[in-house]
Amino acid sequence: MPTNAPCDEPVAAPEARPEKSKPQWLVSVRNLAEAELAVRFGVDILDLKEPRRGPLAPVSAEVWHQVADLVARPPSHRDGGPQSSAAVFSAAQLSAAQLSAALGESAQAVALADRVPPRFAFAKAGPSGCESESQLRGLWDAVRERMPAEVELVAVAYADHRAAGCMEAERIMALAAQGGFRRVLLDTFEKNGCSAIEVLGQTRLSQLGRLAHRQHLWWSLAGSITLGHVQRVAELVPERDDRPDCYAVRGAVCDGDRTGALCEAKMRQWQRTLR
Ligand SMILES: O=C[C@H](O)COP(=O)(O)O
Repeated sequence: MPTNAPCDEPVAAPEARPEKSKPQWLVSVRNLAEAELAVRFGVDILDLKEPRRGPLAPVSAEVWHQVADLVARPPSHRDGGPQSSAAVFSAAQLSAAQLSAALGESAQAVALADRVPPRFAFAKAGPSGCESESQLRGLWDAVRERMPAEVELVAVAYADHRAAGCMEAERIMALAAQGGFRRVLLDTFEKNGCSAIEVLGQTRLSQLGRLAHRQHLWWSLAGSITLGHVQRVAELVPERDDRPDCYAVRGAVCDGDRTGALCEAKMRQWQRTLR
């Protein structure tokens, strides 16, 4: 496991900011039925991803369009009404949910970028294989060039960066800030049950939160995050301003591991904590 590393990148001078508001909740879903279920529980961000194929594996463009259509035009506004028994939600819940597309890693992300529907708020490209700053900048530029202007690219950093063959999270975060990013996702490349918090350790997690805060980056914590982690956040990241702006989950809200189906009972527990 990596040892705690110092934050040696230059950071902008801290400025007074309003107190951090309630964290957002992102849930990764693989199809329209799961998207409908997640909306019913009031998630802030619907992240389209195929969990069986890796940390950021894309679903088909067809599913992207189905979910974009769901959010743009609620089932009650379409012929035939809701498509499933899970589709009992308000137009307000739908319009509040932002869409995010996982584009896969490096070259795959570049190849898919121009297919992301403009209705999506965010897209993420995995940095695996980008071992230098110029390689990562090249990836980001290539994806941004091809993606619809409406879609914001979110930088991704992996806690287990060696497994992904990419730079460590601190460098990616600093580079993202320099590159004009507004958002960073901290995740694990390997999905073996070891959380990003275990990989990084509490000290480094807090340092990353501090780095994000000072760079005015919204940051989302993912990587086998559990409800217990969220409930202990004050202990894990003592400074309120350095805590995650969003918790991003898949495995913790599924039956079995992250490849299983979304579990309503677990979604309800998370909803009670985060909503
Ligand atoms: O973007 C978030 C990930 O899908 C989180 O997945 P995980 O909770 O199974 O690590």
